[in-house]
Amino acid sequence: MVFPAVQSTNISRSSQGGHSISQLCGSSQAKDNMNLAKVSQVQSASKCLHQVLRLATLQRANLRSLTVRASVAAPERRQESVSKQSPESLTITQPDDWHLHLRDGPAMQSCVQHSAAQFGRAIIMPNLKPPVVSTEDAIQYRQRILSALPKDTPFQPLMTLYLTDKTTADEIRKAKESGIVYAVKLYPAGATTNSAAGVTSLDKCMAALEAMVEHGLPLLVHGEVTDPSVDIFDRERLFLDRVLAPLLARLPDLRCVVEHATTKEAVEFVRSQDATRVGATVTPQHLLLNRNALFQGGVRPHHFCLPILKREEHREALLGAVTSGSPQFFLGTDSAPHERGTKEAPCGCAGCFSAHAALELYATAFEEVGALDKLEGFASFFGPDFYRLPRNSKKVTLRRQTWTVPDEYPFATGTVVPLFAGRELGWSLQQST
Ligand SMILES: NC(=O)N[C@@H](CC(=O)O)C(=O)O
Repeated sequence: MVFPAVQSTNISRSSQGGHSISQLCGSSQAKDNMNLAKVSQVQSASKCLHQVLRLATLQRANLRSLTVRASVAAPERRQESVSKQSPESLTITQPDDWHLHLRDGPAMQSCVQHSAAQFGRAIIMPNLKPPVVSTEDAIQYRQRILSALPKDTPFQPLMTLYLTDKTTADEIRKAKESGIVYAVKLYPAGATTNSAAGVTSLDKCMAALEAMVEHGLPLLVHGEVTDPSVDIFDRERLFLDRVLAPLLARLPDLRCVVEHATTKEAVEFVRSQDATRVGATVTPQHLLLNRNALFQGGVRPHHFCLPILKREEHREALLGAVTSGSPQFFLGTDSAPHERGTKEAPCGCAGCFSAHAALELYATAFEEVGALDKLEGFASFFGPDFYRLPRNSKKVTLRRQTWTVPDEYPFATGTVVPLFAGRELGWSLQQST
């Protein structure tokens, strides 16, 4: 299996503006009408959404997708029903972030505290320049992360190795024995930010992959083909068929995470696999935004990430998956900060920074479909269960409190523009004292 390089994407300067989620996710009139018809059928049958939700507990599988569609098609009604049934605060077991880019040096020093304030642990992505290819690199990087935090901060970085054509079985053994490396990341060469040193052919990695099976280290997959002739919106779907399915068939005991799943095909693919073997992380941006958000009134470079935002039907499938209670879907922000000027540029970098408000953003998405009760499993239980680690014991509380996301945060010698910059969020994470 070979991964040819992807062409670069041009991104122009644009300003951030305030738009509601429903504006950014607008669906077609025909679809709205169809969905409104469904809503009215539901309402006449059960009189109010409260009754629908009670019914949904009995017939959850069938009614879940209907509830999601209703919420997208009728935002006003959604607001009304959500506020009736939503709590003022939500206390859950402390979550972890199973997909995080922390960068290095001054950039890392300016962003790591955002994640440490939200999460107990995080899987740290290895796509530095140069990448984290050896156990020794991972040990040193982990030390730099811990040194950037105030002493006794309980945040635990869980390190990963960057798979290359040259990764040896012996390096995998060392990684496992180190006790600080929890997974190995596959970047097809050229697929995304700092992936130039990634894998050009899985055939070259078989010894390392077999060693991962032997030592029980999962493979974390950036699942996009890199063939520049493939439409950017199809790259994840084709990767699953052409690369991941054959790999899983070739190595039946390899465990793997489809990172930042973005499509209904990815949801179906993950669901079709053994739940203890294949999981998926889902980002806040893919739950809250569809591809219209890339072009809302002009090009929006701060909504550009890879895999790219998809159509509304895919966002709905992701919302359905994360609120289904399935242990295969767990929290991974893919928070990927880039200095403002490198995104607002003729060829802007891919990556959304979400660590500043990760839980608040996820709570917003779950509340949109009346599924706040499903947040704790997704955010705090299913990730550690998949990685066979203990769940956290500490609790955190989200309060219903409106705040405005700052336009930017300090980042290295410049600034980073956070997801939802300048917009209001209705939930606020209480800092523990
Ligand atoms: N998600 C992104 O768009 N960018 C990530 C890399 C990645 O995970 O693809 C980054 O490191 O900037």
